[in-house]
Amino acid sequence: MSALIDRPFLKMNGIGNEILVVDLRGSNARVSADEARALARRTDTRFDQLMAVHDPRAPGTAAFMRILNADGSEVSACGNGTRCVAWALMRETGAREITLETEAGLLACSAGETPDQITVDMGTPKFGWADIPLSEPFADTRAIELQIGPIDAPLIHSPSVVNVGNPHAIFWVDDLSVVDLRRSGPMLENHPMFPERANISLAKVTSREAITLKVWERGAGLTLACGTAACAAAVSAARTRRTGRDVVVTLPGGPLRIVWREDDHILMTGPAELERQGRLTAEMFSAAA
Ligand SMILES: N[C@@H](CCC[C@H](N)C(=O)O)C(=O)O
Repeated sequence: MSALIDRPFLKMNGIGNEILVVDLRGSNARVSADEARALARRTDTRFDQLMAVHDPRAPGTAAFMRILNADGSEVSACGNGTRCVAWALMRETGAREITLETEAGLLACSAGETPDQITVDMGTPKFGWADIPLSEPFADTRAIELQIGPIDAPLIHSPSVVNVGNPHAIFWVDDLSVVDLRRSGPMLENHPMFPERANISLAKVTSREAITLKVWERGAGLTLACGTAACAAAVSAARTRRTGRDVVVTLPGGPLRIVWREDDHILMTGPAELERQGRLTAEMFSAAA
């Protein structure tokens, strides 16, 4: 029987990125890949990412979080999910600033001017090929050569690559519909250049302060929004002189403001929305292996 039964959950979203927050504080329960996949398949608990909230480990933090994609894979960063957890814990305690911990480190979160707006310090980007990681060395990751199939090759090429807690490849395009990510996303996500797979974005720069973005997420597929992809696109656009360091990134689900500060930290600001809450039941795991 699953140790998750009767644990409270919040069904939330961050500009349409579907997030399931499962509260495991006060217990030793851990979400397994099978349990995550079972919850992701159901309409009432469907998610792109599951944020498992555990008791704090580091002093001064509000909680430790594990992050699972809909395919059950565990990852170390999720921008939209972090805003959702921060929103939920701030609502609980009334705090306007909290620090969350993941395997990748500490994330400072602060409440914005309106109750639903949260800013997260997403840390610093890594541009070295081994840190992304890529399977071959590149001296310059602002644009890498990537062998892709004959249908896509004339349309997209030379992505910028970066790790913002997770690996991202950004293809710069004039038209976001030039490639159908539902068709090409799986091939690009699993390209041999990316030994840990990658999140794949099509990005269109519309001004020095604005980018529009479509994302095929590693482990989740096409989603309405991806916070780390917005950070990855913003730092890559600034690094390649396409924009300044303070931009609005508009995804199909809505906009996020991304500021890449001079001290190298990336600040992401956007909303978190609660859809419903409940408790996990035995029936929800009946499909788990
Ligand atoms: N939607 C997330 C990113 C979640 C993780 C990603 N799919 C990965 O596997 O790296 C976000 O808002 O950042």
